[in-house]
Amino acid sequence: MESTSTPVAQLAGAGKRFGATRALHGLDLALHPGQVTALLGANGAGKSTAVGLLLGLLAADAGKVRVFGQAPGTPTVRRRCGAMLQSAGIPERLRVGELLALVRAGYPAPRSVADCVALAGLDGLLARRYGALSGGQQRRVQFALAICGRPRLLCLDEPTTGLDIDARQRLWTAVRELVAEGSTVLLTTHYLEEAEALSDRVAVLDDGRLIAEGGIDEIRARVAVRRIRCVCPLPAETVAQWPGVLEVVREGEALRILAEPAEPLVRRLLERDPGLRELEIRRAGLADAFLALTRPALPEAA
Ligand SMILES: Nc1ncnc2c1ncn2[C@@H]1O[C@H](COP(=O)(O)OP(=O)(O)OP(=O)(O)O)[C@@H](O)[C@H]1O
Repeated sequence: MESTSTPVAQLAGAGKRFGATRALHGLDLALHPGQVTALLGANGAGKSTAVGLLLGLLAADAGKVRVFGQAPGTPTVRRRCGAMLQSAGIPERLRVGELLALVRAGYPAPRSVADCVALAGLDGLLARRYGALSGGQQRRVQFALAICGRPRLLCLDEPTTGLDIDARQRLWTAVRELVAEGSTVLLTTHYLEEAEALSDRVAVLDDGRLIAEGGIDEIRARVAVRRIRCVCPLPAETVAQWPGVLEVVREGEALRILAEPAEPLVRRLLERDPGLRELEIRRAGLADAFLALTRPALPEAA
C-alpha cells in the first residue's frame, strides 16, 4: 500500500556515528498513518539507532528527524508516542500495577488498566514485582507500558524476542487492534514471518544504509530468488556447485533448491536429467528476499 499522506514520522538523510562506527548513513524513512513498517536488518545494521532517533533518545548528527512534524522527544511529541525497547530500564522493585499507573499518568487519555491487561496478557501479574517476573512476562509488561497511553506512534524494537508462541500471537493480535484504532507502528524484528504477518511496508537496512524499501510484495518481487523442487537423481552436492544456486537439500527422491535466478538452473537441470519430474518453481518468501538482499553478490549464473 503506497501512501501519499503526510508522514507521521520521518527520517531524512539521517546519519548517526558512535565514535568511529557509522551506525546510520543518510537514512530516508517515512512512517505513514495507520501503517506498520517493519525495519529489518542483521545485527548491528542500525535498526535500534533509527528507533532511538525517532524517539529523541539519540540525536542525529546529519539530516533531519521529524515526528508529528516536530523535533522528536519533546514532551508534546512524547505524549503521542509509545515504545518497547530492547533495554527497558524499568525499576525492578515496582509492582506491575504501580508501573502501569506511573506510565499511564504521563499520557492525556490513557487506556484503562483492564484494557492494558487484556491486550498485553497481564492477567494475574498486576500485584507482582517487575523484577520477579520471567523474561517473557517482563516483555509483556513492557508492551503494556508501550501501549497504555494510546500512542499514535508506537515503536516496537524486537518486541517478541523471548515470548512463547501464545504470547507472540497475542502481541500480534494486539498490534492489529492498535493499527485498526489508527496507530502507526515501527517494528524491528529478526522474525521475518512476523514482518510478513504484521507489516504493510518493509525497510531493509544493511550496515547503516537503506538497501530496500517498499510493500512486502514489492520487496519479494525485487529479488529473483526462487524455490525450486523437482524429482531428480542428480546429487545435491553437484547441483550445489552450479552458479546461482544458494542452497540444495535432498528430500527422498526430490531436490529442493534455492536459486537466483531460476531459469538458467532449470535449463541445466533439464539438460542433465531429461527425465526430471514434478518441477515446481515458487517465488521467494520475505525471508528468502531478505537473505538475497543482504548477502554478498553471487557470481553470475551461467
Ligand atoms: N551506544 C553506542 N555506542 C557505540 N556504538 C554503538 C552504540 N549503539 C549502537 N552502536 C553501534 O552502531 C551500530 C548499529 O547498532 P544498532 O543497535 O542500531 O543495530 P541493530 O540493527 O539494532 O542491531 P541488533 O539487531 O543487534 O539489535 C552497531 O555497529 C553498534 O555496535
